[in-house]
Amino acid sequence: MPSLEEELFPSTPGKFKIDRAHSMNRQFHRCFASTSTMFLWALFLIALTASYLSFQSFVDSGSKYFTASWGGLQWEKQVRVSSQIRRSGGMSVLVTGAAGFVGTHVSLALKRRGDGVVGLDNFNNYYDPSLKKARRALLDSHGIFVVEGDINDSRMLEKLFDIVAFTHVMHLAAQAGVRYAMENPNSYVHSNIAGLVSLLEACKSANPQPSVVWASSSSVYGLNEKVPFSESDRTDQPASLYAATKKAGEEITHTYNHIYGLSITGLRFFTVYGPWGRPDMAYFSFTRNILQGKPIKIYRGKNRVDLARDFTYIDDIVKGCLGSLDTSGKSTWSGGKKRGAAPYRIFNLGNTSPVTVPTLVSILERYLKTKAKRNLVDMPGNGDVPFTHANISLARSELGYKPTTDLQTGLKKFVRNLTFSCRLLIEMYDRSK
Ligand SMILES: O=C(O)[C@H]1O[C@H](OP(=O)(O)OP(=O)(O)OC[C@H]2O[C@@H](n3ccc(=O)[nH]c3=O)[C@H](O)[C@@H]2O)[C@H](O)[C@@H](O)[C@H]1O
Repeated sequence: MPSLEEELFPSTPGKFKIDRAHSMNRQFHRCFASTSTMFLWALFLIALTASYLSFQSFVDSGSKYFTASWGGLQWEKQVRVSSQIRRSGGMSVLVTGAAGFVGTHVSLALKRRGDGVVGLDNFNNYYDPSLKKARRALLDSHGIFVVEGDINDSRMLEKLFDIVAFTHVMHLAAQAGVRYAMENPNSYVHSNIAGLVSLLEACKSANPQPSVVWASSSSVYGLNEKVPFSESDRTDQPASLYAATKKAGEEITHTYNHIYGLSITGLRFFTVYGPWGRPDMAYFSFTRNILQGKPIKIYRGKNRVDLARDFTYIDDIVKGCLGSLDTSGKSTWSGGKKRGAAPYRIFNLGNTSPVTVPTLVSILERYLKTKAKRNLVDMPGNGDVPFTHANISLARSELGYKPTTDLQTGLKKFVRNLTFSCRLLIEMYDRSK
């Protein structure tokens, strides 16, 4: 007798015999088979419905997934207090990525001049979260509350906008790093695309709508050879997924500006460095290795040409960010309608004087009083570009942006700061590895 499985799924049509003796049997089997089939289908449908319902409830409770560390009266009070404006004509700013390198500096600068600041950060582990927690402690000591949450958590964002009528959003939360995109591409889509859309949705629905200033990147110039890079240059040849997500961000923000009248300013940062910086960046990881007597890899371009970057000091970037917030203009949506065009701007924030990577290493050697163990290797095909160089005339005329710190001075400040806080942070970073 064929098994039920064989009856239901005969391997060949020839397996069915047409003799009468088996015909009743077969009818029974058919009937049983069809009942079984129905039963199996019913089971399948029940399972499908159950999975759909549980998926729906997962989606609905999407924010519950993130809720562990937000909500409650005490939390709301901290948000309110932190957002209070203490100067006339001041602004109330939601800073995403506040425990990040640029986010920390911008938050401090805003608070210092009397603006209200609420930070938001998901404290992910792209690099040692203890560095982010140390930055949060610094912000906390200046009266800045940092909400622990993800920009993809739309309920949390909605709640924040319910509590505070933010005038501005400084959006710095992102998955940074050019080369890491080959290791973890989805993290770029999660933060730089999905997270950006989630944030813009919250901004567009907020009443009043805030003005948005956000971090794009010099990497959008990709493989361009014309220097210096100007905002009007083509940006359709990204060399990394990181760059592609930042470029996508520029297009996405444009649609929110066009449809909903959100005031948008995108800032193309050029290799920002300085105290409290990111340990994954070359100047920081080189410093760590030099101090530990470990070799450093210095990438070289085609024909052994040195790579060069328009390294930009953090204090200059902060001035550019504040200048952008101050000049951002208003969003125009009210009463369910866009009331006229809102500003849509893009600026380069660079230093206008590229320096080669070997020169960066020489400067570090001088300040660290230690020779680096240089290991020159060909640039791996991992998304890097050979050089960057910003034309900043637009930012100069529109924002009053005028970088004043050259790489020598900036690295001196970075190294000096090491003796205070970063040495400790480097140790923490090493311990976590
Ligand atoms: O402007 C940006 O939009 C980006 O700036 C930054 O990217 P990059 O300019 O690539 O900075 P960074 O990693 O410090 O490498 C500097 C140089 O050292 C070379 N480099 C790097 C590592 C190494 O081991 N060896 C080496 O030679 C390397 O080839 C490069 O030539 C931000 O990280 C990024 O998030 C984004 O904001």
